[in-house]
Amino acid sequence: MSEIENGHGLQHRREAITGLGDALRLLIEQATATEAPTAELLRAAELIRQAAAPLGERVRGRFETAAADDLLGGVRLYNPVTGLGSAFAPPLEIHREGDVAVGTCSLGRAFEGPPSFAHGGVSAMLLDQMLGYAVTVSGRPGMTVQLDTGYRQPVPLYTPLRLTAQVVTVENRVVTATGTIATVDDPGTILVRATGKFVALLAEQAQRLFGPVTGSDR
Ligand SMILES: CCCCCCCCCCCCCCCC(=O)SCCNC(=O)CCNC(=O)[C@H](O)C(C)(C)COP(=O)(O)OP(=O)(O)OC[C@H]1O[C@@H](n2cnc3c(N)ncnc32)[C@H](O)[C@@H]1OP(=O)(O)O
Repeated sequence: MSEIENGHGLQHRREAITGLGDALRLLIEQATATEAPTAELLRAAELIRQAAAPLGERVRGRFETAAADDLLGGVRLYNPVTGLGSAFAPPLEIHREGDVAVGTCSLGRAFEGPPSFAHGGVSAMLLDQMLGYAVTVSGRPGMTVQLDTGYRQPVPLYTPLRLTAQVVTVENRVVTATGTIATVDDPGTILVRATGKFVALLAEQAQRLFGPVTGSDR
């Protein structure tokens, strides 16, 4: 019987995963921004290795989903963009405002490309997630087959950002969505725009790609 089934509770585990994610994000931010003495860096590396060791004693395999996740319910705690348990995620928070998906986040040092601005690949990653969310909640989930990004102005670090996405066309299995990144303070000035195409999987494609994860290949 798993720990969750044992009564420790799914909610409690999700809160613990979020707490660990918060701590890891703080660690990454401090470790990226630090100018502490070299001896302090060496000491921190040792402490972090010690903290990581017990986490590695029980891990899931490549095709196993996390016990605290709910794939069909859209709960992915380690998603690298939105996952509250992910050390890497900003994390981006997304909600719906009518037909438009609206996201908010702020990017720290770890996402830096040009000095003091976000890496272009990070903007593309955020927009892929935004468009994928809009496509999913429109009722036609699919995988990204194309993502075009236009960078108009650099995206500032340490600044609350406002992202949007919406579905624009549906042609057979191909859904096209567009999205933007702006700052919360100046939502009318678009810094980055993206257009993405998403393809709904055929049953055979879903089975081939995700059978080992869903267990439908057993
Ligand atoms: C319930 C609560 C929910 C809560 C809320 C949850 C939110 C949850 C958000 C998740 C958000 C995730 C956002 C990240 C999403 C990724 O990042 S997905 C990962 C990146 N993408 C991939 O790895 C996909 C790789 N590609 C593939 O595996 C294959 O291309 C696919 C997708 C299986 C499709 O197979 P295919 O043989 O290429 O395509 P095929 O089936 O022959 O063609 C289908 C159609 O697509 C078209 N097409 C294919 N490729 C292209 C292309 N590059 N350009 C244009 N058209 C194309 C074909 O022309 C064809 O069109 P029609 O003839 O039907 O009009």
